[in-house]
Amino acid sequence: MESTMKDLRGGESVLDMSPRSTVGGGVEDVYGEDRATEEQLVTPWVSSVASGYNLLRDPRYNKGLAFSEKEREAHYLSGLLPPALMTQKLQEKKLMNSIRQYQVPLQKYIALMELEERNERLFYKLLIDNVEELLPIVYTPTVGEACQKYGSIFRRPQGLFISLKEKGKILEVLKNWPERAIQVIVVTDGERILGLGDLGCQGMGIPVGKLSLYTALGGVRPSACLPITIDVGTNNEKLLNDEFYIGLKQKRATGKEYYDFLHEFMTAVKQNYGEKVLVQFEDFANHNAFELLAKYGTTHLVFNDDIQGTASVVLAGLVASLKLLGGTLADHTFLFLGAGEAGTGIAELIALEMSKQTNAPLEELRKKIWLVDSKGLIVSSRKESLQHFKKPWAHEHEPVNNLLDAIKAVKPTALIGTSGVGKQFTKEVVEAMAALNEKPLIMALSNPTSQAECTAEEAYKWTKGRAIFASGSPFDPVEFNGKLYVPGQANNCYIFPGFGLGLVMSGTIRVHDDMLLAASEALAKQVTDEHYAQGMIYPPFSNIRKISANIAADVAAKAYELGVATRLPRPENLVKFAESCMYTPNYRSYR
Ligand SMILES: NC(=O)C1=CN([C@@H]2O[C@H](COP(=O)(O)OP(=O)(O)OC[C@H]3O[C@@H](n4cnc5c(N)ncnc54)[C@H](OP(=O)(O)O)[C@@H]3O)[C@@H](O)[C@H]2O)C=CC1
Ligand SMILES: CC(=O)C(=O)O
Ligand SMILES: [Mg+2]
Repeated sequence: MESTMKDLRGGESVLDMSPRSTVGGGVEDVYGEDRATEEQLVTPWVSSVASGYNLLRDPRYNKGLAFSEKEREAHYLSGLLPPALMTQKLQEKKLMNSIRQYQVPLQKYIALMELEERNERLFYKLLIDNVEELLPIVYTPTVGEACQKYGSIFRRPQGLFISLKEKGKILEVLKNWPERAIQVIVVTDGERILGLGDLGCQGMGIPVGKLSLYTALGGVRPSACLPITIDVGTNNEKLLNDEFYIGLKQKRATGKEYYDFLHEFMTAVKQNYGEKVLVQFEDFANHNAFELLAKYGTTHLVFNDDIQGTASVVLAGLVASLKLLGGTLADHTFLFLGAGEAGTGIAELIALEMSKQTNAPLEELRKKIWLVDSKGLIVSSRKESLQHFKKPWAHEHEPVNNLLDAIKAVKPTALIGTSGVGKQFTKEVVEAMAALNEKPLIMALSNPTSQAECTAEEAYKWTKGRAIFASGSPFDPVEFNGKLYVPGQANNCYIFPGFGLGLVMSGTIRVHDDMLLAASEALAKQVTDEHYAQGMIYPPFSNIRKISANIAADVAAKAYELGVATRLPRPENLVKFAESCMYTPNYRSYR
């Protein structure tokens, strides 16, 4: 009976290893339906075997023309499909041909979302086999445009929308979701969607996109992933005045009302899914992000991708770049444009890693790192008025009010853009870096492409090919003076899928900074001499599942070492174990 339940839910159960409360027959009583008294309300969920027309309409099981003759016969599909038979490989070829015909990236995005709604395994097969081509569609930059236009491209709702209307009833809302064995939730409140600002409820494209990468890049099965958008209103006037806006038409709730609502959500999540569900905070504004992470970091398995995932991926790129630059991390000086979640998150992890390497105090090492915000260089005279997460970076220095002067004052070896504002690394700025450094390290991390601080071409051209460059959104390779330069994509999507897999496969209950360092190191190790020869400081995405398995293994190893992994005994070979846990989208045969 238990195996039938698993089959019906469509998942490989390898990751599903937590002890469960079961009643007669071993069927889970996750929602307490069997324990409920007559007065208690339960959700009347049913499981049934799909066949015939319904089978073709069920994205989890639909295979389209890949249903065999035998399956067509056995499952009442005769006549519902044209006679041709196609392999999954041929279906993939056909779909890639048709996607490539669209000129507009948003059309490709819509085509892929429609495929996901129609045939989930084929969607993931396409994504995994064509990751470098399709990542810019399901993820940055196109996902940003999709969020901006979400109202007009919205067909069928994806994920869970939890709005203030559901206050007091969030647990019930969670129970409306058809899957119970959830392992990863990505949640946003839509206030800082990439560098595009407050997109309210339309931010749903981000959790949906991130979770499709959890599956494609990290192998967490789709049924275990839950995208959630918390709708507490929006301060985006354009959306508030748009008759087609899909969210709550009110200003954002703040203060106690906001935090009480988020607390109800976090409590309901733990109550419904237990201790080991990973909650990834995504694209919250910084005035809430740091506080939520600090508040729930001690009681829940939470991870802030913008603060922690970004820090881990950038640290990996910096460690790898030392092979090209020489020296140790502590020999370098870092300057950030942007002192928010990404900027201060990265800065803190660099300082932590330097401190581990040198045994010097963190406070001393922070002095190697400088940040510029919208008011200029962060210096001690500004300390009183700074948000708490900027205060550790207020070093002794006279005020400097623009980036170019900050470069001249600080003389950085690495310049990192995390401002969310495009084109801030002007020709003068990049040339100033090139004047100071033989090989200036330049990272333009802001997303989507429109918000990148500079393009790859500008970085190579303005440094006469001397820059080591990486960006948050992808740029094509650039030919300069007859040489081909391959820019890296410093994006947290290198980290979070493998990081999350490592946590869930080991049953880890809390995230620790040492796990971020382990993930960083695992990623940096994947850069080979061949990559360095092309100026790359990240490995290519074509290898991402192997990279994710290695990250997962090292994160899990750290969790076991720290005593926060509950899946016992510890598997001996964690890389092999990670690989065995990963979802693969090949079709299954139906009896
Ligand atoms: N590549 C990747 O993997 C990731 C990229 N990002 C990208 O990084 C960007 C920032 O994200 P996040 O840190 O969360 O955002 P935040 O809002 O937390 O921080 C933005 C920071 O930039 C500063 N800033 C804004 N405008 C300027 C300006 N004109 N000059 C100097 N500083 C400025 C802000 O200053 P002030 O505090 O004074 O307002 C603030 O310190 C986004 O575009 C996001 O897409 C984020 C996460 C991951
Ligand atoms: C990549 C990412 O998480 C961001 O830009 O917000
Ligand atoms: Mg983000």
